[in-house]
Amino acid sequence: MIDVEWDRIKGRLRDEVGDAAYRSWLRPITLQDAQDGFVRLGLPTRFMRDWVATHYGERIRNLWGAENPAIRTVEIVVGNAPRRPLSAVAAPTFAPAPAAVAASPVADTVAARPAAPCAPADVDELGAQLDSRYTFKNFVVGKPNEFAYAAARRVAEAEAVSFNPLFLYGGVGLGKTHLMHAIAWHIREHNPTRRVLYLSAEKFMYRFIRALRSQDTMSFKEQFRSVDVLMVDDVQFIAGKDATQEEFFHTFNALVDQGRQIVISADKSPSDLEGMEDRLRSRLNSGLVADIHATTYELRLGILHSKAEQMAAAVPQKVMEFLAHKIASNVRELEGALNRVVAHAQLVGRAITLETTQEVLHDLLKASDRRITIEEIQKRVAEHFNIKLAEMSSARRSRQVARPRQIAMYLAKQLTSRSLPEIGRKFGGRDHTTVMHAVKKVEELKGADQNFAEDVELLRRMLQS
Ligand SMILES: Nc1ncnc2c1ncn2[C@@H]1O[C@H](COP(=O)(O)OP(=O)(O)OP(=O)(O)O)[C@@H](O)[C@H]1O
Repeated sequence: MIDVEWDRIKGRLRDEVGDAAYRSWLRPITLQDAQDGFVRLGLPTRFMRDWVATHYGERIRNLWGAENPAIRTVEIVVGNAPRRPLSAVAAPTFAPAPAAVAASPVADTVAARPAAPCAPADVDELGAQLDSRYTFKNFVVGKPNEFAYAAARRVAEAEAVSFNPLFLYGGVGLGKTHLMHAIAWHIREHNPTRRVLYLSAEKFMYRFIRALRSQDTMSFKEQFRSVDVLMVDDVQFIAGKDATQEEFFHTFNALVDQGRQIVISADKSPSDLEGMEDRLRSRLNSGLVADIHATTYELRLGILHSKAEQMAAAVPQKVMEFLAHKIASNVRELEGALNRVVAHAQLVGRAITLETTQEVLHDLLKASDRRITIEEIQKRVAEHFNIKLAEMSSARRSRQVARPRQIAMYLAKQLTSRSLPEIGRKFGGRDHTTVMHAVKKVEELKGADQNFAEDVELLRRMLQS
């Protein structure tokens, strides 16, 4: 009975979030326990547990409540233990589940879109080809890009022009082009009669120069002014190019006057674009300006999951966590690193491991020769286990804090040249025998528990590189 309910809930979730997001985050959930109005769901890693709890927790709870009002509590834990036989969940002994809460404002990940929704022939000769992978579904949303994503979606979905222009900006490789293509795909798919023109500012300039050379600026103007949606990528390219800016300015005005939508991207905000005429800068500022911030660890991990899924590659969670920690510069590099690791594994016919990842990416990950400090180790371990840094020196002995503390002591012994008494002093003035005991304990556990060993190894590699 409870299994059937769970299957139905999974079906609903799949419909709601789409196939790819479902496969990435929700399919791995196991139903671990269900009794007395209580359901426990498990996920294989802490990261996945946190992600699912944050992004889908409320929805899952509501669906359980709707499916079986006896279920009052839904717990999401780390672990894959198979469910033990259940006692049937008693019917309405309990109060109904809490009322629906607004869904978390988050983002669905991913989806390997089987094929481009529009044939290349659809792409206007004037513009650039759209990449069929750059769709909203394949765009992973997190804090740093949720505003830009929401603005892009609004422009794509709106029947009437809502803000003009939409100006997207952010650092290199953070997804500006992806979002622009996604807008174009969406409009072409849902509103095929609207003429969408996407091109880079460089191409705009090139077309303009060609028109000047062939003394055919009239048809150039006509072509550009007849579109419904004009999207110009990397507008910083025309900085300092006065004639192109002038033409762009007039095109811009003509389109805005006719109520056509304009979307622009750049690496800086309009106010910070150097070499732009003031009047153009002011136009660029006059709509909605949305920036894409540098990625966070969680977003990078989400993106890695999505990309691995699209490549149908079996990339261990630990490798993804490692990459997400180490390659923080931009998404393009992160994607490149993942591609290299996957390609290498396929070529040599070996599974992907942390070791091979480090080998393959040694140039990217170039181990810095700085010295690792005990403070760094404590901080990284505390973060990893989600405990307060102060617990590293506290007197508390509960397993939840004692084990991470022991791991930190072990790593301090392995990765620094500090003596046992010195290490002990840094951990709340503990005796050197406590440190010895910790080192021994961690070695024992590493030998007995593969997961534990991998966790410690991951921490060591993160600290070292
Ligand atoms: N949030 C995201 N989800 C999925 N893929 C992403 C995301 N952000 C960036 N990417 C991917 O990273 C790569 C680089 O993104 P994109 O080309 O859109 O960056 P950009 O901001 O336009 O860079 P540039 O400043 O160099 O023009 C692309 O393959 C894109 O699909």
